[in-house]
Amino acid sequence: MQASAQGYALALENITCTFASRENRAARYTAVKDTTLRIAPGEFVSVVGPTGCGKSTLLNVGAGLLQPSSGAVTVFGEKLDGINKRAGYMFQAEALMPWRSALDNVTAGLSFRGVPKDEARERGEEWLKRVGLGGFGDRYPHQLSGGMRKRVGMAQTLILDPDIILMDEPFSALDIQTRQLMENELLDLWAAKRKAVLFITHDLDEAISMSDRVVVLSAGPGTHPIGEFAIDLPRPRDVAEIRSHPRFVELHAQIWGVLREEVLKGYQQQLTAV
Ligand SMILES: Nc1ncnc2c1ncn2[C@@H]1O[C@H](COP(=O)(O)OP(=O)(O)OP(=O)(O)O)[C@@H](O)[C@H]1O
Repeated sequence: MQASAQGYALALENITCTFASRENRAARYTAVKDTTLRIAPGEFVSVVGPTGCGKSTLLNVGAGLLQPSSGAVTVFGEKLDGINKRAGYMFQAEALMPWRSALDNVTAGLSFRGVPKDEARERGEEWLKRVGLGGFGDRYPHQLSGGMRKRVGMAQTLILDPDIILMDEPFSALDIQTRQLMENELLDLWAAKRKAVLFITHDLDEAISMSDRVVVLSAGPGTHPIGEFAIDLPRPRDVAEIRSHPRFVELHAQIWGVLREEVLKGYQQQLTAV
């Protein structure tokens, strides 16, 4: 392991991911190339980049769900081998089990870990309250709104108290108001526990308003970081209000200056791939 990876909650070191090309199975496609991404304990880092550039690929590598073609992953200084057990995930698609009530969804991970039923129930109810769903524990996912289901998903992830939280566009399916409420809730929960967060998003406003640091990825193939920005905005933040802060506007212009061309490249690639 590289000494430089020490002291980080999650360190992706010189990661390259090559896949069999979807168009021509004999050809190879290098989605991510020589990418290093490190997240300190308690740090909130967002990764932005054009569509299809390799954001989810990197997150999957950090989760231990995808083995990189080369490079190494360390978790609190230890080489990751298999699934990242110190991480909790929240993906764009919902991971709720439709046949389980909200409470049973929230406590699923605890039950899986052998936590006694009564204790799991008590902790589950506490978490439902924390995400504003006290009293909704017996509802099934189809009886909840999209925003409520996301809250259940967030409680389901956070109840396990992971040291690292990996989020892949968790709120992108929500309307803007619900989305901002959820972003603020996530920030409150994060501020209380200060876990390391790797947050993947398309949305630069979302990235800036929530993060300590924003990493910009290039368009593929061979995606790699092309810019990194410390977000020196005051906390606590309200994600809607912070957008009118002069420093937010400044940071947005700076980052967009780097991201814009890559987004155009990514868009062109999508058009030619159709
Ligand atoms: N298992 C796989 N096999 C072949 N190609 C893959 C595989 N997984 C990802 N890719 C390709 O790697 C590239 C990066 O994909 P990835 O899903 O990581 O991008 P992304 O930035 O998360 O995309 P989006 O912004 O659309 O969510 C894409 O071109 C994708 O088609």
